[in-house]
Amino acid sequence: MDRSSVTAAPAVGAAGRRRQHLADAGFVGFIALCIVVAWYSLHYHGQRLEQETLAARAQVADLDTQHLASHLSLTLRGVDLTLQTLLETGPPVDAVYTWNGLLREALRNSPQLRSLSLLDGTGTVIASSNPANLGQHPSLARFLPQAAPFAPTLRLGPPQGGRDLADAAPISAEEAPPPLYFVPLLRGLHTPDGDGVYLLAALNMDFFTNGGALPVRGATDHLEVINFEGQRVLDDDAPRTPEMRAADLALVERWKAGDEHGVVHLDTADGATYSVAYRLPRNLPLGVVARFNHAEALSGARAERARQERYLLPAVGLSLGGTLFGYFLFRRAGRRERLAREAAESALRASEERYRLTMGAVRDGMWEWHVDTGALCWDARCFEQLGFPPDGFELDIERWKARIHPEDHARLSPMMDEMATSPEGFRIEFRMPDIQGEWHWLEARGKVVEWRGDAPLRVVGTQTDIHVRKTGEIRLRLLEAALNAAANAVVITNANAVIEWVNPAFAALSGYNQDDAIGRTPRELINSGAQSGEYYAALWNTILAGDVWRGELINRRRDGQLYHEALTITPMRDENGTLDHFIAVKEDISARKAAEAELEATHARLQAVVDNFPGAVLFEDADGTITLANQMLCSLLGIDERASALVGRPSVELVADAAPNFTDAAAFVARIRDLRAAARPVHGEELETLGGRWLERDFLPVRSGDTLLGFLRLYRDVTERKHHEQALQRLATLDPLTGTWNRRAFLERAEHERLRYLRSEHPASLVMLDLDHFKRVNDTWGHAAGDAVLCHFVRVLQQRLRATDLLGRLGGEEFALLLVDTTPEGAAELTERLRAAIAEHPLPLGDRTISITVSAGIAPFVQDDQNVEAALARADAALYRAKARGRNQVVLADDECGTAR
Ligand SMILES: Nc1nc2c(ncn2[C@@H]2O[C@H](COP(=O)(O)OP(=O)(O)OP(=O)(O)O)[C@@H](O)[C@H]2O)c(=O)[nH]1
Repeated sequence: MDRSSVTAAPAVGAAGRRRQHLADAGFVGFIALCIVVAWYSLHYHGQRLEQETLAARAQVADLDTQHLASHLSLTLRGVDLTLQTLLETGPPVDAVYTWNGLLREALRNSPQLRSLSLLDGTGTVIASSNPANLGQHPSLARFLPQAAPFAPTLRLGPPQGGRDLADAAPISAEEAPPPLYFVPLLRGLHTPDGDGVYLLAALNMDFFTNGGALPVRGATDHLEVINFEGQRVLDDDAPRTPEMRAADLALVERWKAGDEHGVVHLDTADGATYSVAYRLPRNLPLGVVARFNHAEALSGARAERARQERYLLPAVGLSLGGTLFGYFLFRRAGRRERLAREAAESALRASEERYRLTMGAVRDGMWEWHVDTGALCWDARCFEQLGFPPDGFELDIERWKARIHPEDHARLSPMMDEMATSPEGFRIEFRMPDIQGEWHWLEARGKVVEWRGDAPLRVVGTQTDIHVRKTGEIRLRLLEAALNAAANAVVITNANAVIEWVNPAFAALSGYNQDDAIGRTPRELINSGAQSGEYYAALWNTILAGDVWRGELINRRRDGQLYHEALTITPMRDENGTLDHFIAVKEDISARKAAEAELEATHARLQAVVDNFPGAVLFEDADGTITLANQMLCSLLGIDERASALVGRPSVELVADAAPNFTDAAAFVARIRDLRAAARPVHGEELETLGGRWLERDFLPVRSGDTLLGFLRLYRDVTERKHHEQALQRLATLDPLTGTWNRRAFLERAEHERLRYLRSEHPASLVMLDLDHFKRVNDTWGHAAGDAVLCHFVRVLQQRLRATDLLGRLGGEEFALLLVDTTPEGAAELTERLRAAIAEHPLPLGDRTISITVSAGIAPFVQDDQNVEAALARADAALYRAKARGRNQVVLADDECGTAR
């Protein structure tokens, strides 16, 4: 645990207080915000109320204008109808008395009119409902709409002060109508006898103000009627300021532009604001304007708003203030409790820190498990043991279980039982994947520190990294199992050679089991004395120097039997480098030693056989190394070495050394190479040495099953047999007197040449030679001289023949000559030279000479001959001719008919 974590507790307390102050400030801010929101919502609500009040009032004003406009329209239409009816149905113009009565009668039905007057074409009142109007000449100017005189259209004149036409006085557009005023209405009619007449009605505006046509208005709420000049023709004592006059004129402009109704605002110089609703019908010469003062219209709403602000805001403030007060009371109580808890926690943390410091020293992690919620908390060390950073993965009790190796799950249930029952807590070893996904051994120790009834509520504990120990234990168990199962004996001794451990194989080898062996030395148990003291001294020198010793020993079993062992002793050092143990591995090699001895004996026996073999013996293994040879081999192959020196050398060296002693050294080397490659047995091959000796060789591959072990070569000296065979050969084929081929050998070779002739068609000729009168030689000089003549004859011939020519003695003094590759003419020429040579070379015999001649018959080979005897018969026929012609001459047989030439 590092130092920073020791000072963490005060830091945590200060942080908590900071958080508390922040919470306080947040709460006060919230209360303030509530007040602001309350005030703002009140304000907003008031504003909305005013807006809605104004909107409602504007709507009412608009309805008022609509109502009054409609009323005006109906009224004027009624007046127009009255005037039209009077004009169109009234009596003639000059019936003024009738008119006066008629007009009075009509007036009675028209309460909205003051008077009805009939005007003549000059505009003078000639009849009227009011006699006072008679003779009056009212102004007909400024009547709207403008129209031609006597136009049958209702036209509206400017308001006139006074009660009727008799006291009418014009009113300027800027001034307000006097208390008594009227508005003249005029309708004309063209008369057939004159220009026309007018009916003029004085519209009583009081009818509208006093007759209920105008709705009841407030003090600042006005309704007025204007004409097309912007002059008020009806008002309800509304104030008349220049701004209002201008506003009326502006409305006339809207009227002219076709804007029939709407609402506009008007700000006056005294700071008042008005909403002006207007209705300006196109088909009416009068427009209606309703105007109300905002301040007056809003007086009720503002009074309500002031009342709300007066009562509601303080109420809200009071309740929020109470809440704030309550909060701080609660806070104060909570703070006391928190301080007490912090003190307790601080003490606990200090205790835990001490524990953590202790745990940190042993690199253990700490954990805490809330059994009721399943929450499981590891500290950073727990994660670090698996290679993870702090909080390296999400953890609760279920995730913890899910991470555990399946084979370790079996230990979880007992752990839970142990946890609940054992006051000492519990302990569990388990595997969990580290950050690389490799299983890592951990040990958890825990104890319940908080209970709910009998049920554990909170468990805390430590986590220890036991991976190295655990894997070491496992490895040790494996190694021990391996050593126990090993075929070789293993002995572990301390530095003083006292046995500490042996495996079962040692018991099998020596007869001493572990109980017998431990505590004793190998020397006490198995020393046979077969090795010298120097041998053991060298062994000890090696291993005490820290080196591995390997060697073989003869030791003694428990039952007294000797055995051979191959021993390897490995010195072991502790962490300080001090030799503390020796590990001896022993292999029983008794069987191998016995086999080696047997092999050696077998080899000795084999070598004895080979040495006494009446021929040469050479064995080379499959890779060409000589493994066996006898002295006869060296003498037959002409090698000046001891046979034992050849063993282990490559056989190719021996072949190279021996090859120059044979007639064909290259063939000798090549043949050995071919025989090795073919790896087949070959018997009785004959070899001739330069010394004239003959050897016979057997070449034998040696196999074991399908495996080639090597090659055995046997050489025998067959010189005598060879010479004997050659002598027999000569006897069988040569004439013993002259050394030429005898008849059988000659005919065989002649037949061979004939067949070659048939294949190649190279010319060849057969010549028959017979000495002339040889009987006389015998008779004269004796048989021995006859033999000498025969030999002399052969010598003379052989001196003149080619090596390829074949000379044979067919019998007596009869010889045959085969001339290969020779045309008949060439044969005749050569035979003639031979004949002459015989004749010219008599045989010297003492001081005399014996002259001889020879006759010859030549027969060239022809395709038709069935055999060589056929050719021989033709040559014999030609010889007969030569004899017949007087001897000492040559006759060539005719190809066609066999006749001689
Ligand atoms: N010395 C000796 N004489 C032999 C040998 N073989 C045969 N003769 C003799 O050769 C003689 C051959 O005589 P003939 O066959 O009558 O012929 P020729 O006397 O040579 O007379 P032509 O052949 O007719 O010229 C015989 O007297 C044989 O005895 C031999 O090996 N040695």
